[in-house]
Amino acid sequence: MYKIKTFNQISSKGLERFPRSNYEVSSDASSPNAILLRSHKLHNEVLDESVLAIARAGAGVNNVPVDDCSKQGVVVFNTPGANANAVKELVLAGMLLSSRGIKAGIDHVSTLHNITDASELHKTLEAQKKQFAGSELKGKTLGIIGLGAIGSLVADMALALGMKVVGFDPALSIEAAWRLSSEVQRAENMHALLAKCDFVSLHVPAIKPTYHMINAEALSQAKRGMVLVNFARESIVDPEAVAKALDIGTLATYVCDFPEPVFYGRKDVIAMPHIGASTAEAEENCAMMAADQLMDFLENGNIKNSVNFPNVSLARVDGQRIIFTNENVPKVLGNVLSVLADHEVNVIDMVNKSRGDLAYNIIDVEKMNNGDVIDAINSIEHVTSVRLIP
Ligand SMILES: NC(=O)c1ccc[n+]([C@@H]2O[C@H](COP(=O)([O-])OP(=O)(O)OC[C@H]3O[C@@H](n4cnc5c(N)ncnc54)[C@H](O)[C@@H]3O)[C@@H](O)[C@H]2O)c1
Ligand SMILES: O=C(O)CC[C@@H](O)C(=O)O
Repeated sequence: MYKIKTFNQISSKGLERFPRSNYEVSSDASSPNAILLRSHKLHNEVLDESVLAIARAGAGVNNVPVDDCSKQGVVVFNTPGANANAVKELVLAGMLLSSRGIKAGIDHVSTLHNITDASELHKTLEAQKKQFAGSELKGKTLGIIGLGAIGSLVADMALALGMKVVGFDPALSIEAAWRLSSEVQRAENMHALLAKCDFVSLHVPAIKPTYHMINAEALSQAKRGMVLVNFARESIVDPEAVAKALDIGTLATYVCDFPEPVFYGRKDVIAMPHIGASTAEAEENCAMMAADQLMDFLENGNIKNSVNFPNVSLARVDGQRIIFTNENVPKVLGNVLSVLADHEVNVIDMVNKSRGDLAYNIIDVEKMNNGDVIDAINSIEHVTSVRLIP
């Protein structure tokens, strides 16, 4: 029986994927084999030694201590692209909210409830509506920082709306480059992008190099009156610098999914409560993808969409499967194979893959009677985790 500990509200469509004959899934599972979560922050918690994997039903893994997990051989998964469409649609809403008098107009209408005569109400509205006039997105330039799953969808959407699109992504993967429309102009650097865009939308992960990448210095390069849209993470912008840029008119509006106290009471900030991925579809997609990835990992040792270990997959054969993780240094695999030879264990098939400082291995062996093998592998220097799948 595998145990999955959940945090946050995980879509039932995902939880239903785990067959209850093999899985106990609950928010209070003790000694879990895996954790399934959304935004719950794990940094301040001691990770149970039983945990083999953590799946983030979503894109950002800044709530998971990935480096510590890597050291312990814990595989961290996310669900790339599974909520991208939900975010893309809210980016459009954010751009429309910032360019048209939608919110102020609706608020205004709600103040007119004392006017009970319909024709008087219509006359009043027509006389006052000029306050809520806006401008169109068509013909404007949108800068996109980060052209991965969400950024590329935002680019397609903006092009379809008749916007010009400029992109910046120094770490663009080949797969993401293939997805990207050829109509997206490439900015040489972020400053060049900021200087020419009417709207800038951020779609980068919260990692050290992106911390406060939108700061006072970056904003000093921005085209005057720019709208900044942040559905990525709070840490990517320096909120004080954004407030200052709004004060002096460098920014016209800041649209974000991450309210900050410094923005309270500002009409030029449109702040939402981290709802970029809060659609039934995105929550289902993420939960189902995360659950499937966890099951394939726990039952077969296969890895798909990990943020710290390589993708590894090996078809099952009769026999047993040894899984081990190690620091990516010479001789470890050789030492493991020597242990197997010493214990007269016959290898049927195997795969060894590395990613940066880490390596992941699947070795299929004929059924073993010797219970010491796993302990012997565990004691090899640089091996960080080992388990046997029957
Ligand atoms: N508001 C929400 O609810 C919500 C939902 C989903 C994702 N997100 C956030 O959006 C982020 C992006 O999601 P995604 O699915 O598009 O991820 P992704 O991994 O597909 O794309 C991220 C892109 O950012 C690029 N990048 C990394 N560092 C960069 C830098 N310094 N400058 C420019 N580009 C850089 C990468 O090369 C990659 O192409 C997530 O990490 C998450 O924090 C928020
Ligand atoms: O789970 C959520 O609601 C938010 C997810 C989002 O921030 C992500 O990084 O995918």
